Amino acid sequence: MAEQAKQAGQTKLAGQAGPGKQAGQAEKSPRAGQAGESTRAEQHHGISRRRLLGTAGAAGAAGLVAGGAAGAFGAEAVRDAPAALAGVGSATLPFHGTHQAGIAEPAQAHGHLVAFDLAPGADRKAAAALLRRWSATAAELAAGEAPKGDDTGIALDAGPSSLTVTFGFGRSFFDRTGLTAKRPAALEPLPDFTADALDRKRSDGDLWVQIGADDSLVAFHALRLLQKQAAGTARVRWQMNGFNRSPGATARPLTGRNLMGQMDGTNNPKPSDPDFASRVFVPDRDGDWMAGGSYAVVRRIRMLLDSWDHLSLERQEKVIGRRKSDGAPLSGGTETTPVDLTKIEKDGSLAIAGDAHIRVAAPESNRGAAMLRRAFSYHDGFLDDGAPDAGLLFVAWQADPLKGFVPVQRKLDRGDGLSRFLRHEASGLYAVPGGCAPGEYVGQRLLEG
Ligand SMILES: C=CC1=C(C)c2cc3[nH]c(cc4nc(cc5[nH]c(cc1n2)c(C)c5CCC(=O)O)C(CCC(=O)O)=C4C)c(C)c3C=C
Ligand SMILES: [Fe+2]
Repeated sequence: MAEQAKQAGQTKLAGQAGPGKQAGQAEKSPRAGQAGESTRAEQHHGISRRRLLGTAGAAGAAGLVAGGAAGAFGAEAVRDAPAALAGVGSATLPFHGTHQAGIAEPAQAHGHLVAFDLAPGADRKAAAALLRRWSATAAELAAGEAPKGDDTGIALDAGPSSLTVTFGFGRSFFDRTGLTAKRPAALEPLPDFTADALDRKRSDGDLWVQIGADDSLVAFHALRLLQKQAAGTARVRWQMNGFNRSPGATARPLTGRNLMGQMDGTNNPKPSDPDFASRVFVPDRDGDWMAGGSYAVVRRIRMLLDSWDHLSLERQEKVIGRRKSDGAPLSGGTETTPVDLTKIEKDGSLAIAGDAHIRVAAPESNRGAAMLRRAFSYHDGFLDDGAPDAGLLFVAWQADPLKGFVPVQRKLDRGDGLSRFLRHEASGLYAVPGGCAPGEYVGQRLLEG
């Protein structure tokens, strides 16, 4: 009976989306509170988490009733019953706002990073039309609405699943569209680092899109629609696919782990920090078209996992400066205890080694330089020597890369114990404009200003 009720509930969920809508459209994201974006989501939808859970609970109860009804009256009765999605599918992060979505919210379980080059002859007007099409589609998908004319069916039955789509411009975009005079100084090419083994074909690009969702079909659907809409104007230059832990996979919300097994993201700037906005977002100065925007540094960093896995747990923890089990700093306390870089052990050694990753990367070691890291793991199979082609799609967000990624990576390049286990294989730097209001499109101030 329990199994029957579960199946009936699923049928009901599948049948819930009305015409022009995908399932579970209007609920707020359960992720939003984690990243301080709850106000954004709540203002937009005015729906509380309690309501979300209440709806899901009611759906469960309705499923039980419907299960009984299916036995008595057949499948039609089940299909017509009102339905609601479970939390993950129904979670919505609004596309419109001061900042683009996909920066301050926690990274989703599935991610696509994709760069496009403009087609020969595609000018500023064509680029503006593309950004207008893309923004409209991203807004519809993020709200759980099916874009007109989309007959792919890829994400039918699923809710928006915290979908975010974030758009950025590479340095080359400005020359190709006659906008060189508007190119921000912050888009100067990144310096060369000794750990770089960059594949130029998988680096840079005129346009960059980051897609994240907690459902893989929802994420792919967005990717496919944007790629189809680019036809004639822009071609995919490179694409990378990543993942994180699925929401609900752990007994309570925890910091995610990377493929080396470490908790990764603990000491990120938090949206509740007083200096979060000034570190991550470009200030509104003199009508700058980048106001409210951010700069994304994207690095495909392969992990030399075979070498890493040979290290003892103690050595691995020393390389990072934190305990693997719970992310606590080796200077003591729990995961969230502030790191004490000055602590000396009884034997006279530093509790956090001189070349420990968290010492070398810390703002205290880099004149306050900080960035928001929002990464996805990747695994693209195994290389000829049997080693995993796996690592981190590192995405760092900052108001100015010269006060974020660049000084920190310079320092890591010289003295980080972790760098022996990493290869930077691809790189990009993108100007990601602020968000837009309904009826507008991302980048409008640049393209029409
Ligand atoms: C240039 C910036 C950074 C790169 C590149 C980078 C790569 C990288 N990092 C890890 C794993 C961890 N990093 C951690 C902390 C941390 N990393 C950076 C910067 C870069 N990391 C910063 C600024 C910090 C925070 C330092 C601090 O203030 O304490 C941690 C510890 C947990 C955490 O705070 O997130 C881990 C683990 C990998 C595996 C990696 C490349 C693949
Ligand atoms: Fe790091």
